Amino acid sequence: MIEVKELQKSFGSLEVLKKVTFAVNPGEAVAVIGPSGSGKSTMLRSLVHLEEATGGSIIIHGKPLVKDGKYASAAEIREITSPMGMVFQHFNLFPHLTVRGNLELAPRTLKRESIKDITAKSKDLLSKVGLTDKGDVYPSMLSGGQKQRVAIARALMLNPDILLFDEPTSALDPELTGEVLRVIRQLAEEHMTMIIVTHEMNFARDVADRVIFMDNGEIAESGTPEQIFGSPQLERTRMFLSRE
Ligand SMILES: Nc1ncnc2c1ncn2[C@@H]1O[C@H](COP(=O)(O)OP(=O)(O)OP(=O)(O)O)[C@@H](O)[C@H]1O
Repeated sequence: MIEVKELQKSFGSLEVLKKVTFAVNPGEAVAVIGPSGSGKSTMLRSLVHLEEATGGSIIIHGKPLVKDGKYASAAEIREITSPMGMVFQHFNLFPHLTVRGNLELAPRTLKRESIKDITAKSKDLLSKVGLTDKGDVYPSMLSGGQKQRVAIARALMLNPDILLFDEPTSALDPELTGEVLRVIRQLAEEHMTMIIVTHEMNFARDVADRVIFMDNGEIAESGTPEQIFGSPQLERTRMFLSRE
């Protein structure tokens, strides 16, 4: 479903991704962990073309977004990235729109569904993330945890079959992370395909089918949570975890 081959990214002389290769299968929840600056966000952002790779390939549902460093056309990029939804650390909600307005903006603009269906779906998704009564309020009236749940509902409005999370709880006070992680856990139970960049080690251990440990622009280790968190052989991961 997602194949990343020898992905490279440099910012000037800084090599941030050094031939990163991995694949994500349908229904898998993959947690990406690793030290600050190891390239996790850059890798994730490359998948939806928020960063442009300097080499390698990204294939989504069999279609190359970039192949051996050569990008598809702008129209193809839009189509290839369209099955993916992204949730950001800082929510990125539109402050001038109500919660419902945030959810409905993209589907109303795309006009793929009727207004009636869009309205019904935003209601359903607000209920799914436990915010039934917040449709008419503005983001500034919400807590960080509520904002992030709105952001998740918004990402789901376009029926993505892959969800990407870039440190979804890093901007939250510790007491608000649980409500967001619960929603992501539920999506994992529903077998949504997800890549979750996170510093929440317990969450990665409990929810992910597979854990990728990035270090210094490379995939240093990758395996089941048991292998990554329980194996004494994985020296680099163990050193990282002991510092966390
Ligand atoms: N737009 C940019 N221009 C220059 N350097 C950048 C840019 N974006 C990221 N970097 C650098 O690339 C490296 C990897 O950053 P990235 O955000 O991918 O790491 P990360 O593993 O997600 O870190 P964190 O856990 O702190 O978010 C860092 O050294 C960062 O400073």
